Order: sequence, then structure tokens, then C-alpha cells
Amino acid sequence: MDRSLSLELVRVTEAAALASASYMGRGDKEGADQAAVDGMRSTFAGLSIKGTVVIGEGELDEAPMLYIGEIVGCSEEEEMEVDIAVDPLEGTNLIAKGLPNAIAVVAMAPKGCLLHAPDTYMEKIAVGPKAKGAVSIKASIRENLEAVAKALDKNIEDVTVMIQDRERHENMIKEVREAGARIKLFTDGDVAAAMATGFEETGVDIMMGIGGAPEGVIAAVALKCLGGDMQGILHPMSEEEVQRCSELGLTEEDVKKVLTLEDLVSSDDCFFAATGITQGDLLKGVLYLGNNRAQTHSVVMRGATGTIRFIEAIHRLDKNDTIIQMMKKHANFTKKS
Ligand SMILES: O=P(O)(O)OC[C@H]1O[C@](O)(COP(=O)(O)O)[C@@H](O)[C@@H]1O
Repeated sequence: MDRSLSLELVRVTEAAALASASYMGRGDKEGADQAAVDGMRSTFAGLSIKGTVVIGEGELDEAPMLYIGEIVGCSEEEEMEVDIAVDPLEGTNLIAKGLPNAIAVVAMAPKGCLLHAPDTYMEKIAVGPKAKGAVSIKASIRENLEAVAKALDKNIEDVTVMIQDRERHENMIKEVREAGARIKLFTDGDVAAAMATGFEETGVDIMMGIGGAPEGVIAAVALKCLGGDMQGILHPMSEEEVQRCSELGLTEEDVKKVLTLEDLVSSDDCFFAATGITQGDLLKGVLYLGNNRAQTHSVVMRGATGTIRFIEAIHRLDKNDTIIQMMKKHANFTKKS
């Protein structure tokens, strides 16, 4: 895929972030999510790809926009056919409460190269490039922590693990504490947490726990671009989720299978873009600068070359029609002349 798609893709996450950031702290996660979807979808229309959403906002009958199977982009060319995974607002609770690390995120790979994950939970483990190949989702927590410590040339006491603060992780948290490692609990947003393992400045060495399977595929693309590692096992937690797996034709064996990074995203020719919505560990949040200007901070990565770009952009809200349209539709936007 052409390298210029990096910059096209980041416009998509910027638009989602700009549209939803005005909902920060308003307690309205549905409104914020809808704004992010609107922003993302309107920008996709101008992208020179023929994309199919494989991870999206739900099935056609329940979510009218960016649903699974929706075609996005303006190209008709067969060679521009790609799989798209979106999470226009990853961390709906985070923005509703004004908490850190809400992001808008998109991943892209050649057609057929992203796992069509069911909307269920997934057990995950993710590490950055230095610990690639050192962990196994089937190994014990202590074994994985020792392996990461060795790979990073650290003592186990200096290894930092990110775990989502959920009851289901009680035993995991206990075992990590017994092994002596440090823990950073997070309330929501395991894509940002997995991505953090690939950036030394975040101080995060490993992410583990059970979160959404769609988020797992998106995070896998980030780690593929970063040269890190990730594994997952589907973890349906209700009858409904078991049903969703079988509707996708997955057998009991498939559900139990360890999904390697290659299974989650089977091509190096992939792209990942994320824009901060609220202030985060890696990305700054959207800043309203006054005078119809807003600032965004994004990361965009390309698997084929391993290039990682951080992009800070100042947007003129009064000059960009797409942004004006969707911001008018959502919270509080008043154009200052
Ligand atoms: O909140 P749950 O049910 O524990 O699910 C975990 C999932 O929810 C999130 O924290 C946030 O998801 P939303 O943005 O859809 O609210 C994900 O990052 C994570 O994978």
C-alpha cells in the first residue's frame, strides 16, 4: 500500500477526535461516540481506498454507520481493497468523565489480512519490541514476568504491568503482586494500554488481561507496526457471546485457539493511526486554543517500514467544512467570527 495513506489515515482519527472532544466530562458517552463516528465517517469518504469495515460499530441492523461490512473510501480500484478496523472513540467512559487516554483509532491492512473477530471478550498479552518472542499467553504470570524482566534486562520488581481494573482480573493482580512486579491499573481503554508497551517513555512493559476482541485486533496492528508482540484467546463470557462465535462459523476448538500476532493481522503491509481525545500517557488530548483553533496530537505507523510518526496539528475550525458540519451537529459548537 502506498506510503501516502499514512497521512490520509491520520485525518480520519483527527476528525473523530475533534468531533467528540467537546463532549469531555459531559457524562454523555453515547453522544460522544456518535460524534466520533460522524467525524470519522465523513473523513473516510475522501480516502483513496476501497475499504471494507471488518471491525466496526456493530452489525448493519443495529448501527447505521461504520457497521461491519460497510464500504468506505472513494477508490474503485481493486488494488486499493483493504480491511478496515475502527474504534472512533476507544474509552467511552473516559471521555464521559474527562479521564485520560480516550483515543480515536483506525487500523488498515490488505483485504483479508485482519481477523474478523466476534464481538466477545478476548484474553490478551502484549509486549514491546525488546520482549518480542519472550511471552506466551499459556505460560504462568510469574513465568511471563520473569521472561519480560530478562528480555528487558530489569529486575522483576522494575517491570510494570498494565491491567484493566476489573473484578475478573482479581487473581491476575494478586499473582503479579506476589511475583513482585509493579502494576498500573487502568479503568478503560486497552488499545492505548497495549500500544504503551511499544513506547519506552510510557514506562509500561507488558499489558495483560481480558478485554474486547475487536480492540484486540486493533491493538495487534499497532504492535505489528511497532515490532512488538501480542497473543490472544477468544473468551466469550455469556451465551450470547458463544452464539456470536458460532455465527461466525467458529468451532469450540477455534475459540480456544491461541491467536498469534500473525493470526490477528497477517500482513506487515498494515497501517495504524490514533489521535488523543483526552490527555493520555502517549498522546495529548484535543486542545481548544480559542479563536476557532484546535490542536490534535496523533501517532501514525506503517508496518511495511516500521515508521512511527507523531503529528501535532492545528485545525482552523472555521475553515474546514467537514469539521464545521459535524461539529455543528454536536455539542456546544458555535463558530466565533
Ligand atoms: O468494560 P468491559 O466490559 O470490561 O470491556 C473492556 C473493553 O472496554 C474498553 O475499556 C472500552 O470500550 P468502550 O470504548 O467501547 O467503552 C476497551 O478498551 C476494553 O477492551
